[in-house]
Amino acid sequence: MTLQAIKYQNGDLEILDQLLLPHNSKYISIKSVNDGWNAIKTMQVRGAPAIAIVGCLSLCVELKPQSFQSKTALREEIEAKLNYLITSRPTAVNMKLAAEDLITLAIKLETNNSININDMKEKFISAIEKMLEKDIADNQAIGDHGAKDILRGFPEDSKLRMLTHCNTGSLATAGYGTALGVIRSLHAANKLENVYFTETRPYNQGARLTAYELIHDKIPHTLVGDSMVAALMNTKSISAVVVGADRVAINGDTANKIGTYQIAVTANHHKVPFYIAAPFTSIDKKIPDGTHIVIEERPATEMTHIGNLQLAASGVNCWNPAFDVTPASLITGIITERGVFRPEELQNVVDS
Ligand SMILES: CSC[C@H]1O[C@H](OP(=O)(O)O)[C@H](O)[C@@H]1O
Repeated sequence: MTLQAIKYQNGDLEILDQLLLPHNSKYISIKSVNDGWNAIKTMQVRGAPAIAIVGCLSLCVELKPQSFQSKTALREEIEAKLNYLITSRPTAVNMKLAAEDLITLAIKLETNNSININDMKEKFISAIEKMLEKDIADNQAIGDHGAKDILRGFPEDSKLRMLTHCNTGSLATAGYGTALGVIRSLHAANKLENVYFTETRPYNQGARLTAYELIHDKIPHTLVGDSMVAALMNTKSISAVVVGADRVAINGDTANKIGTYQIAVTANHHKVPFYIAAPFTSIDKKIPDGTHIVIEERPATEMTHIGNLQLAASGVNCWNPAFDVTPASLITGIITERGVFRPEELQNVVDS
């Protein structure tokens, strides 16, 4: 049984509280859009695809028992709630793109005179519920495309030593994962010697979440400190790096967890292929390059403390950007559910 960050059944939504992992595995109920917004803001649920799915499903939970005076009233409520959910975290684009698509759908249903208000609500909720299965299918395609493309650079009988950063697995998506999906596909094909993964300070997505997933799936692994990446590449002959994405600009510049950029620079220095793994729901075709991506800054307490344990001296000044931008020039390939593309190919692929 694979790990499930999100449990949804006919209007009931629960999420695994990722702030408590790996020591406690506790599901919490999401009963409203406010609950969804708070769970995303506090990072009880995180990961670009999972943020969009939980945000949208929290709207399903809220809409299901409600009745509305008119289709216009229903569309207005949908629009207001989705625009509120977008404000929970600014860097990942998935929630924004899902909101745009769903508002377009709501307007289409509102103006379709052949369907009544109950049909409109049912069709709208069903469209959101389909996001779960689609994300899992996309991730399995990403995993297989990525494994195949990375292996092309190695002899037939190779087993790879991979490096990844942060958490991009079943705890960041509806299941299987993006970059960790590529690792899972390599492992399933018996082509993975080992995956090295970083702690990913300060939220420790690697040490807490990726470790939890790799141990659960019995995938060969080694945890390393964020500051060890250059020494690792210099001594362990890393085959390739694969990481996730929160927002990919149309030129291929990519925002991902803080620390990704310096891994890309180090990989470039050591001539290690560097891949981004992300579904098309993470590609923002409206922004030309990475300079337009808003980088979320998180509270200093997330650096100075681990849970309730204070690490840093009281009164210390902090800078805590949650993401950085890796320029397309450092990216070998962008692994998507439709295939693997060089950054410069993205514009044509997105438009096709
Ligand atoms: C497939 S998850 C993508 C992305 O989201 C994570 O950020 P966070 O844990 O702050 O939500 C990380 O950047 C992953 O690479």
